[in-house]
Amino acid sequence: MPPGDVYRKMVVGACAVCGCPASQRCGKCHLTAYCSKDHQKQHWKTHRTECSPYRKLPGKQPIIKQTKRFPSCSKCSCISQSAAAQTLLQAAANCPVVCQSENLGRYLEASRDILPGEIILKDSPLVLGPRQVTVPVCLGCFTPVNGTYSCTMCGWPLCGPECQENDLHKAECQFSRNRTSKVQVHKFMQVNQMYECITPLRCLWLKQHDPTRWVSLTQMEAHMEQRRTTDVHEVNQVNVVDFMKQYLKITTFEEDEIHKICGIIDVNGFEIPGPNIIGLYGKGCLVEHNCIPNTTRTFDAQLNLVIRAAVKIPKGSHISTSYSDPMWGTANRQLHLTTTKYFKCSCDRCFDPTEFGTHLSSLRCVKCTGGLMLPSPSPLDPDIWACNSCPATLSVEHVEQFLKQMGEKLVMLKENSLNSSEAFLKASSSKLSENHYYRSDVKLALAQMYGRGGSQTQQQQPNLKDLSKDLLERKETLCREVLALADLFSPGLIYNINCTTPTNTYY
Ligand SMILES: C[S@@+](CC[C@H](N)C(=O)[O-])C[C@H]1O[C@@H](n2cnc3c(N)ncnc32)[C@H](O)[C@@H]1O
Repeated sequence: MPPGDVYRKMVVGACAVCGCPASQRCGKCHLTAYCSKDHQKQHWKTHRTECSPYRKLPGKQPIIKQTKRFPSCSKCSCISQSAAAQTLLQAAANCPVVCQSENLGRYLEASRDILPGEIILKDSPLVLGPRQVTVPVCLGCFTPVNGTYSCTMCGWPLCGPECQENDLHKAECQFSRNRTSKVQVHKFMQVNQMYECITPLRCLWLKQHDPTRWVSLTQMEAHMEQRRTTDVHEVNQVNVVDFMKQYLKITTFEEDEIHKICGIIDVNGFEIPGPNIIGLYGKGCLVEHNCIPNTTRTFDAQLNLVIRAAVKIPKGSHISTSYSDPMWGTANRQLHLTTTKYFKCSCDRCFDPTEFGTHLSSLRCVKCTGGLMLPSPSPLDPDIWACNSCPATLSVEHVEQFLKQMGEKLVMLKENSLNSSEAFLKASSSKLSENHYYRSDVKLALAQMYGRGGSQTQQQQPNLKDLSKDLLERKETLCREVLALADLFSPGLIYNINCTTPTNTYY
């Protein structure tokens, strides 16, 4: 939780009757919101059925028949259809409270103690679209395409007639019909800038066709002012705004409106691993960032976002996820957050030069044995790097240059090369701390390579069952070292929920 933050709690929610901003809650469940007493009275007939389970919490749990159908939680719809009734009750009772502060904007707070593994929210996507930077993909199912089939209505490549009928493709299909000729895509199997307009178009589509979702979307943070002077704004101007106007002949939207949508996508979009999709989630977007998150997120087969408690979350704590890679060092995480999400993280980890004693970013001292060089006075704005056991110092520029060179060496490592990866670890051991993020990256790669089989530099590598005792022990050591860091920085388990096989879940 960021220090010095002044919590200005307010009820942020829509009235369950009219959808207007609500400032009162049901006195029994404290979850359903209302704009007035009249609307609360009016809603009681419906609400009494869903209110009673909460009323009995946290005291004795009501006995729930498995066959009873529970309405979904009116606050976050966090009910899993396949879970048993008891789980439904728990999920509904986990509803986080939406709060607001000057520093964080809107964020979620635990309304009661939440146990590891409990569902905090399950959210269906407002918009799904391809990532901004992508090779041409089917606009129905997101698999890469090669141009053998194009939509008969608009010309965008698809994988076949079935995907042409997919509702996901409707937005760009209709918007592209302003052209006198069909869209023509020529560049396949490489990044194609034409696709940068697709997800923004799918968002803008809601303005004309789904006002409720549009309101939800436009309430999201876009950081318009900070973006205005950035390179990304210039790129969006050319590849999205001008492309829509000049190529697709769309003149319905103001330039600023399109830029705002681009900002909303960048700041709030969840990258769904696997099919390379960006998803926007009305409730999921409210989860704030922390470099040691207390939740895990998964996407089910329908690409609903599922946020679960990774650790015990005490009542009143902020609910957090990581917008960055928790295995990166502080400087890299900060750079990523300031340039893509437009805020400086001030979590406990970011303030600690040792990153909780792991020394994930520390360098070996250039003067003494055993000393480690750390950013000083603070990792958030260092003036210098100083040794923790002798007076040696290094300038910030020197450290940046050195890390750049080490990063270049890392990139040059031959893919799948056990020998060159081990050689990097050996050579860097006198320069980087044992757990340095560069070394941890290589250790993770090595842990995966040992026992994977296949050929490397024309030599067949053993499978796990054929690994020698020495190499098996090496693999175990590497795994343990990486897992110790992962346990600290990305705690908890990844849950595979509501899915029969791991293959239909995207992490
Ligand atoms: C995905 S949005 C989260 C919801 C947003 N607070 C809102 O009101 O819509 C991400 C934005 O929230 C704010 N934010 C999230 N986590 C933060 C943190 N740890 N410190 C400061 N700001 C944060 C930043 O403005 C960030 O760009």
